[in-house]
Amino acid sequence: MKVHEGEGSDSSILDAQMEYSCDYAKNFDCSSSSLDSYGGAEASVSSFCDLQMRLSEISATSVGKTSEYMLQEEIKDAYASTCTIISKIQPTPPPLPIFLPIIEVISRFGFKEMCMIVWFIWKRGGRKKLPPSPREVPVLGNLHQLRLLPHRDFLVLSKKHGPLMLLHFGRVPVLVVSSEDAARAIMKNHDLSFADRPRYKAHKKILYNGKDVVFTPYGEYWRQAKGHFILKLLSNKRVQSFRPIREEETALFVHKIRESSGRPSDKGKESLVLMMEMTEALGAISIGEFIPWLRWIDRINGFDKKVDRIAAGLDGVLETVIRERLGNQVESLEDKTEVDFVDILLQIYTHDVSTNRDSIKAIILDVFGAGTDTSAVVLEWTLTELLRHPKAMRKLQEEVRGIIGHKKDITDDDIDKMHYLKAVIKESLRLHPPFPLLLPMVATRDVKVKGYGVAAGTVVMVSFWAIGRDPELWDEPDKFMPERFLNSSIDFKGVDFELIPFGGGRRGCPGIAYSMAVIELLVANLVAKFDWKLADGKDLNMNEGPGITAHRVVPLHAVATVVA
Ligand code: HEM
Repeated sequence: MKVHEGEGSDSSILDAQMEYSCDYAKNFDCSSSSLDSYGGAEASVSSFCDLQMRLSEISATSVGKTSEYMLQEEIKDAYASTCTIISKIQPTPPPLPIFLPIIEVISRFGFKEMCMIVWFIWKRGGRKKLPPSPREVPVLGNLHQLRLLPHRDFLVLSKKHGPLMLLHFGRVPVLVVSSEDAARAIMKNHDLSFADRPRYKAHKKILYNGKDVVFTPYGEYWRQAKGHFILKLLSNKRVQSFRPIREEETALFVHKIRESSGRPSDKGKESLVLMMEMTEALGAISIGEFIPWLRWIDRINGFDKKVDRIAAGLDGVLETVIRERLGNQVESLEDKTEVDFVDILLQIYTHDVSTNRDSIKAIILDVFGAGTDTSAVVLEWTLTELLRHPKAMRKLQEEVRGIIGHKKDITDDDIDKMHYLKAVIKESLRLHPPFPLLLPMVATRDVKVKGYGVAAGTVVMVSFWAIGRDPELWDEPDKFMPERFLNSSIDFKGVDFELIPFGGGRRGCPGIAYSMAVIELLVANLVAKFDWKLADGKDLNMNEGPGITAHRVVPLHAVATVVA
C-alpha cells in the first residue's frame, strides 16, 4: 500500500480505523457479543484494511492512467464490498447516490479525504439512527395504543420495543424512557438538552400562560421563579420553620380522624374538587394538541370548555385568598408568628417589582398541585400497602410506638430514628410514584442518546413506573417489601436513577425535604395513634385513576380505631 508522505503511516491509519470502528460500535451500543454476531470485531477491521488497500491502490495508481469512467467503475466495486462490510455493522448502508460525491473526491484528492467523508457520513448515520418504534397508523401515530393510563401502556410496549422507544402522538415525536441507565443519560448526561417542557393548551390556560415553575419553558423566567422555590419557600431553614404548622395540621388531621367528623366546608370542598380537576386536565392527552387540524374535537368533546371553567374557578379562589391576605399583610415576615407559603409569596409580590400577580397565583397552584396533591397520593398508597401487608404494618407500629413511648407528640428527632418508616415510604414511592411518568421534557436540540438520534422538539417521558418495577433492578419488583431499603444506600434525591420519584437534573423537584417532613410525620402519627382495617374487608382495587398524579381509582376506605 502506498502512503503519501505526511498522510500518516499504515499503522496510524489502521489505528484510526480501529478507533473509528470501536467508536462506531460504541455509538450503536454494540457490545462485543453483538459485534461477534456480525462476524467479530477483528474480521471487520481486517476487511476494512483490505478495503483501504484496494481503495488507496486505486487512488494512487489510477489517477491520470485510467479513464475517469473506469476509475468510477472500480470504486463502485469497492463501494459494493464496503457496503457488505458496513451492513454487518450498520443495518442500512448509505445509498449509492450519497457515495457518488465521495468517488468524485477520491478521484480528485485521494484516500485521506475519502476517509474523512466516510467518517462524516457514518457519524451522521449514527445520529439519525432512531430508537425502535411500535407500528404507527396514519394521522394518529401511536395514539390508538394508549388508553386512560399511559404509564401502564408504555410498560407493555417497552417490554417489546426496548427502554428507549420512539412513539408518535399525531405528528409529535415522543421518546419513552424505561430504564435506569437511559434515564441517567437523559436527566444527568444531557440534562441541559432536555430542560424544556412542552407547552400544552391546558397548562397555558390554567397556569397563567406558563407563569408557574413546573411547566414553564426553560429560560430566565424559570431560573428566577425556581430560585424563589429553592431559596425562599423550600430552603432547609424554611422547612424547619414550617414545623409548628406541620405539627398543628397533623394534630388537626389526627383529631378529625378521632372524631370521625372530618368533613371539609363547602368552600374547601369546592377548591378541592377544582384541584382534582386541575391535575386531571393537566395530565390529559388532548387530541388537538398533537393533531392540530383535529383541534375542533377538543371543542366538541367539551375539553376546552372544561379547561376554561377550571382556570376561571381556580382564579376566583386565588383572588379571594390574595385579597384577604393582602388586607392583613404585615410589613415584614419577622412580625408574624406563623408564616406559610402564601405569606412568603405575597412578600415577594409586594417587594419584587419583576413579579406580577399572575406569577404569584401560578406559583401558588404549583405549591398546591405539585406539593399538596402529591403528598396526599403518597399517604393514600402507603396506607393501602400497609393494610394489604399486616406484617409490615405491625413492624412499623412497633417501631414508631417503641420510639415515642408515652409521649403525645412525635418530634423530628424521633422521626430520624424511624428507619423502617423511611423504608416503608421509599417502597411506597417505588411502587406508586405520584408522577408515574415524572413530568414531560422536551429536547431543545438534536441529541444522541445511547446511540440513538433524538431530534429537537421530541417530547421525553421518563417512566419511573417502569424503572421502579424493573426486574433487572429489583428482586420481586411487584412485591411490597420495605426491607429491601433497610440496608441500602439507595435514596430518592436524584442521584440513584433506580429511584427517581422526584425526578432529577436541573428540572428535578425542589420539594423533597418539605414533602418528606410532612409525609413522615403524618404516617408516623397515623400508625402510632390508630389501628387500621379495611372498611369492607375486601381485597383492594389497586388501579390508579387518570390524571397527571396517580391517585387510587377507588378512594381508600379504611376504619381507624383509637389506640388506648
Ligand atoms: C411526594 C411529593 C412530591 C413528589 C413525588 C414530587 C415529584 C416531582 C417530580 C417527579 C417533578 C418533575 C421532576 C423532573 O422533571 O425531573 C417535580 C417537579 C417539581 N416539584 Fe415536586 N414533588 C413532590 C412534592 C413537591 C412539593 C412539596 C413542592 C413544593 C411545595 C414541589 C414543587 C415542585 C416544583 C416547583 C417542580 C418543578 C421543578 C422544575 O420544573 O424545575 N414538589 N416534582
